[in-house]
Amino acid sequence: MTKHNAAQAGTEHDQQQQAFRLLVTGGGTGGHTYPALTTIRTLQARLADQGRTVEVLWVGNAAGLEARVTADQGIPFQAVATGKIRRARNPLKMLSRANLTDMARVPLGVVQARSAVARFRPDVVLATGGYVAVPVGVAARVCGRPLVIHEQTLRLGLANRVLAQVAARVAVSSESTLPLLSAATRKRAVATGNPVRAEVLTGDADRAVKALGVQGFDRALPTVYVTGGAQGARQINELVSSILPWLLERANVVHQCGTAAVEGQRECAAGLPADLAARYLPVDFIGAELPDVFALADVIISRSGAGTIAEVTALGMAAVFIPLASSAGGEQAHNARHLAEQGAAAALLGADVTAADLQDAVAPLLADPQRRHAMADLARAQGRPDAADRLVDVVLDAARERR
Ligand SMILES: CC(=O)N[C@H]1[C@@H](OP(=O)(O)OP(=O)(O)OC[C@H]2O[C@@H](n3ccc(=O)[nH]c3=O)[C@H](O)[C@@H]2O)O[C@H](CO)[C@@H](O)[C@@H]1O
Repeated sequence: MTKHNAAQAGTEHDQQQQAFRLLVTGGGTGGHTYPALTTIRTLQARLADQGRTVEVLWVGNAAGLEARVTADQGIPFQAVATGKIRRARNPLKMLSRANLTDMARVPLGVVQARSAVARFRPDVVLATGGYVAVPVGVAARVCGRPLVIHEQTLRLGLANRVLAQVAARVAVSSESTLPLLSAATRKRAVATGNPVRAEVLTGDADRAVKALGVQGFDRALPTVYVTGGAQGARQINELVSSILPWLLERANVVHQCGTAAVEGQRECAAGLPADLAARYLPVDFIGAELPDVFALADVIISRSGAGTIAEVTALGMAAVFIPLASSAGGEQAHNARHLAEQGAAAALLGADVTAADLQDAVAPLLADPQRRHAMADLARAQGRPDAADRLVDVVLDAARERR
C-alpha cells in the first residue's frame, strides 16, 4: 500500500469510526414524538452493525411529551421556547392575549435553536412536526445542515408546511400524500410510512395481565382496549361509560382515559356488580406496558391519530375508530374513513356519535372471532412495519449528499 493509499484508508476508517450526529426535533404529542424515537433507535441499530455510534440531541418543548420520553430513554434533551398559534376563523381573534404572548416567545426560540444547531454540528436534522420543529428546522437551514422532515398524517401539518420549503428531504407516511404536494416539494419527497416503535410489535398478553394486575379478567372473553390518545378523549370516555355494563358482560376492558378522567371512571366501576368490575381497568396513561396491552387486546376502540393508525395496521387489529371531530382538516376522520372503506376498521364519524352507534359497531366484533380476524387481516394489509428502516435510508442519504 502506498503512503497516499494508507492515508486515504485511514481517513475512511476515521469516518467510519466517527459518531453520526443526529439532531432531532418535534413533539408535543405522541404522534410526533414516537416516530422520531423509533427512527433514532433504528439508526443506532443500523450503524452499530457498521461499528459506528450515533450521538443524538433532541431539541424540544419542555412541556411536550418529548421531554418525558427523552428523560425515560436517556436521550440528551434541550428545551427551547416555543409559541403555539391558536387558529381562529376571525383574524382578530388570532390576536388573542395567549397568541400574542406565545408569538413573543418565537424569536427567543429561534435564537436558542440556532445556538443548539451551531454547537451540536449535526450530520442531519430530523424534524417530525409540532410547533417546536419550526425554529429548529429554520436554524438547520441557516447553519447549512441538511434537514429531513417527516409527516405522519395525510396532509402536511402547519410546521411541516413551513419547513418543506427548506428541507432537503420530505418523508411522508402515505403515497396518497404525494399528489397533494407542490411540484417543487414533490421532487424532494418520498413515502416511507410512519415508523412504529419496534417493541409495540412484540408484546405479550400474559405479561400484560401480570403487569396491570388484572387477574380478574376472564380470558375466555375477548379484551377491548379503549384509548383516547395520550391525554384521553372525553367523547370516548362518555360513550364507553354509557355502555359499560353491556360491554363488560361480553369483554374485559382496559380503558386508557387520561389523568383528568381516571378517578371518575373508577367511581363508575365501583357501582358495577363485582364480577363485571373485575373485568374493567381504567388507567390514565399506558407507558411501558403498551405493547403487552396491544397483545392482550382483541379489539381497539380509539381516536384515529396517525400514530395509533400506524400501530394498529402494523399489528393487524380489529378496530372501531371515533375520530376527533375538530382535528385540523378532518385528518383523523380521513384516516378512519380510509380504513373503513377497505373493511379494515369500523369508523364512527362526526361529533354526534351515540352510545347505540358504538354498541352496534362493537357487538359483531365481540360476538364473532372470525369477523374480527378478517378485519385484523385487512388492517395488517395496510400496515408499513418497515417505515423506520425506510426513514433511516432517507436520513443517511441526506447526510451523504452533504459531503
Ligand atoms: C389532537 C391532535 O392534534 N391529534 C393529532 C396528534 O395525535 P396524538 O399524538 O394525540 O395521537 P396518535 O394516535 O398520533 O399517537 C398517540 C401515540 O401515543 C401512544 N399512547 C397513547 C395512549 C397511552 O396511554 N399510551 C401511549 O403510548 C399511542 O399508542 C400512539 O403511539 O398527532 C397525530 C400525528 O401527527 C395526528 O394524526 C392527530 O390528529
